[in-house]
Amino acid sequence: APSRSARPKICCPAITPEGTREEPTMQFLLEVVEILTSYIKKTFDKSTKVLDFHYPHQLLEGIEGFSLELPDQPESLEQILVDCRDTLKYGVRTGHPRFFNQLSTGIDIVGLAGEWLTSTANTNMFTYEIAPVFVLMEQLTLKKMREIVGWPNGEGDGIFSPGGAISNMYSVMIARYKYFPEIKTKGMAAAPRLVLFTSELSHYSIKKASAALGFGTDNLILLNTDERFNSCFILFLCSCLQGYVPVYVNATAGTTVFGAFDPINDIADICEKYNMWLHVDAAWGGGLLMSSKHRHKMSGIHRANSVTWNPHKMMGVPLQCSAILVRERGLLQGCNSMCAGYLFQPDKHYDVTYDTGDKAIQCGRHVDIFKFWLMWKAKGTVGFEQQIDKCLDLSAYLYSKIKNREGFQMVFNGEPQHTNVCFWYLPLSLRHLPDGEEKRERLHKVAPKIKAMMMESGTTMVGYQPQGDQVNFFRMVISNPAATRSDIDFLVEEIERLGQDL
Ligand SMILES: Cc1ncc(COP(=O)(O)O)c(C=O)c1O
Ligand SMILES: NCCCC(=O)O
Repeated sequence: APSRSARPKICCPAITPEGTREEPTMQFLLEVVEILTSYIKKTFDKSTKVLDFHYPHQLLEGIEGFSLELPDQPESLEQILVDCRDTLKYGVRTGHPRFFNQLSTGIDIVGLAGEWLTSTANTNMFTYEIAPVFVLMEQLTLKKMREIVGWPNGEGDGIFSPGGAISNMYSVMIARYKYFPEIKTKGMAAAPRLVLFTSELSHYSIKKASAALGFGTDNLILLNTDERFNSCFILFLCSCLQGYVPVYVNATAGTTVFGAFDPINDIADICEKYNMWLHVDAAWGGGLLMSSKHRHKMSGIHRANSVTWNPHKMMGVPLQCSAILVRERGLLQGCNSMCAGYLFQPDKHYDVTYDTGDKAIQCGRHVDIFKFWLMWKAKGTVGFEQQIDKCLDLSAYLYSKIKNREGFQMVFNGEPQHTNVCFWYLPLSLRHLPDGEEKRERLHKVAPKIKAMMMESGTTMVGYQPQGDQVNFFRMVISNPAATRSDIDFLVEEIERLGQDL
């Protein structure tokens, strides 16, 4: 028998059909659960850092033996457990109450359990026959979401997609199919020059869709926004676009940077008058539909032909979870169906309309519904409302705290429409400079420097960006129900601490 050292290390023993062949398998899983539960506890412990930042070359070289290289021989279970610990150690705690860097933050424990179960079930959404429960959960949840949008009895269609960008792309695809179905078989040459509209501050995925779907970004008209960054259709551009055919308008409900809401009713009036498809990108704002206090910001959304809504943002569902809701049934299927015989046999023994795969642009489709459905069961509709109202209250607290604070300057005036609070921080050295190019250039460098120090210290994280002619400013967004006023206070004081000597 080969010497012990020559024998391949026992990697994770497979689970055999008759059950667990090796006790170590279950012990291994229990140890992984211990690693994950320990991580969760630390994430909610504010004395824990948000991140332990290292540069790419450091991680690639391997830190304290943590190698990212792929071995030819199997590693031991013990090493696999070490790799699990290190992977979390050198990552970013996006569930930390002081992680404000993205729109998706937090760890919802029930949602997490739902994701664990989803991976354990490891099935596919394309047919009812291998995902009967999940397919029905998706159908009922989409109907509930359509009811909340305001479509009578939740009528319509929809699907969960791999993110808001894909949900937005779906909207452009089905709008095109609605008006020019022959494009599916004959291509864009079968249609006149089609024109799309969106606001200059809408998410870049609308532009991406116009490129990917063959419209060309030149045929996506970016509309100006008013002082509150709401896109307003001052003059209806279509009448002056000779020879073009306007087919689609995107209205954004909660823009990514400013959290602004477009005037949906005004836009719907124009779409109805000129027979154009109205899509509402509520990827970020959709969660506010759950709130009786805030849903008015999307007044008119029921007039949309399609809506993107990302539960993985304001509702705190683990990534990914995005829905495209469509008012007219049949368009998704008509636009995407290819009737693949090995999946969508018409002679199955059950109602094949429960097979969702052929209306998707995907084939294999991850089960994104269960974690959301489970969270809804755990919270109730009222629980989501309370969670979202709490985040909006926190952003109002932040706005009131800094709007007149020495060294802070708001990017736009007035209460934030969403949880986005955008501001500049001016170190002492800049506060008395006259407005002009020098001040702009120096201010533009402040946020990146503070952010870098934040990441080096690991104490908190918040995003920054320029926008139009506005130099780099911080964008604070709140979507983590674990965040509190003390975390908001910490962030403000940390920015002052790190930036005071710049
Ligand atoms: C308004 C808006 N639409 C679409 C998206 C894209 O969503 P996802 O990241 O899920 O693709 C975002 C992401 O921030 C967004 O803010
Ligand atoms: N659409 C990706 C998420 C953007 C953000 O978190 O800022």
